[in-house]
Amino acid sequence: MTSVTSYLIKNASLLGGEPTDLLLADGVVREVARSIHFESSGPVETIDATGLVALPGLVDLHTHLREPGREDAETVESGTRAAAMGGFTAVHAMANTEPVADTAGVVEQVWRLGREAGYCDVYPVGAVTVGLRGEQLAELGAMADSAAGVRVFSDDGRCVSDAVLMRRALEYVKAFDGVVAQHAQEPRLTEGAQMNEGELSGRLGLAGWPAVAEEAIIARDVLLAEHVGSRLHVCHVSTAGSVDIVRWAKAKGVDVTAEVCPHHLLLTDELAATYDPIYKVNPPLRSAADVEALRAGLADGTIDIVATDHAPHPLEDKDCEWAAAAFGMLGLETALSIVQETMVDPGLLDWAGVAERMSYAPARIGRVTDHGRPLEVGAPAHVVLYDPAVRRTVEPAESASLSRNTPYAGMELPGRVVATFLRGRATVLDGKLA
Ligand SMILES: NC(=O)N[C@@H](CC(=O)O)C(=O)O
Repeated sequence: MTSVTSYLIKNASLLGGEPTDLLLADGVVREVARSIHFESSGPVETIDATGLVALPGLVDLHTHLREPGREDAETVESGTRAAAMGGFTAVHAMANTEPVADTAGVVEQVWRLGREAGYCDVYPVGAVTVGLRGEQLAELGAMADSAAGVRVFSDDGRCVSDAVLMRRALEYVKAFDGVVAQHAQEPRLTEGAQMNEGELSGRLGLAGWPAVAEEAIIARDVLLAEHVGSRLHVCHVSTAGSVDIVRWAKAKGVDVTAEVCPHHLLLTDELAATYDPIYKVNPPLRSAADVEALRAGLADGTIDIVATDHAPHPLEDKDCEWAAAAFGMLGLETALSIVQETMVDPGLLDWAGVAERMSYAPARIGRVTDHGRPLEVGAPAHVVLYDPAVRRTVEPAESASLSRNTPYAGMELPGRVVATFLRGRATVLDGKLA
């Protein structure tokens, strides 16, 4: 263990505001003031954070860590290293592992691996149905009662398309204040689908994935959630119509929350014209009009959070022809930069808004009480220091992930995570893993 027990952060711009000093000691935020003079008997490291934005540790509600089963793509350790490099202090690990995280045993294994790695707190997501097969409910109660304390349930990668099963899951999770996070994809409408359905998919000869395949499930599910009085979360919203449906449901008082992924805030379906499967993702990249609606929905709070859908894949699953390639792209290490580029720099969101959408709200939805707290005295010392003024070129080889499937390779993006603290311990320092 390192002997440094305390960090004195000088002149950080707290949530983008006035220069502030923060003292992190014994795992908590000990003091927050314009100027802190600290005399310590123990070791203290002073960090000059002039020009850096201080944010609460980011919380991802949607990460694929691939362990157990696909340790060639990612492990809990490598994925949480990537998370720390992206400013995250907590991630929710999706259930589509091998074996599927559909029992107390598997979720406890993932939770324990997260603790052992120590880069980031890992909250396992439990599968809704056994084996993600959509036939029978998994042991939701046993996963909730396990050491992992699961509160988020999802068959992500697959849609819970059976309306009766979805209704039962929504009813069941109420007992422990859980939430069903739906991967909204009508399976029959997307058989063989490869990219956003439109004029371009026709021209490229790639099977189309209509917006209605997402929107029909969201519309059905908000009605089901209202009917049974339960909490619904919608994963990776990608279309303008989905934003409209969530807005309508919220206005009606339905207890629904929604997420958008960084790549859907920046990239469009035009990239499919390259036939490079690096741009193949589920749900697919959509039109520029959809991107605009997603940004507006995130700005006005219709979409509650940004979630990465970090989906690592080994080279052989991506470096092939489009139709044979796996869906998914890396996201943890670039999320904050993409949000700066698409939301903060254009003036759609300030840093307090980023803290809400990437820390407070995801923690609330996942019922995580130890993360997503304002940087006030007594709060757990989960902190990110971010430099919004620099620009960097994304180099896949530099990723902490075991995989390389970033769609931003060679792109210049704003900002850089300089430091991440988990319970007052540096996981990243000077932009490098500590
Ligand atoms: N989002 C993705 O494109 N991929 C996800 C699962 C999924 O298909 O949603 C994955 O696990 O790779």
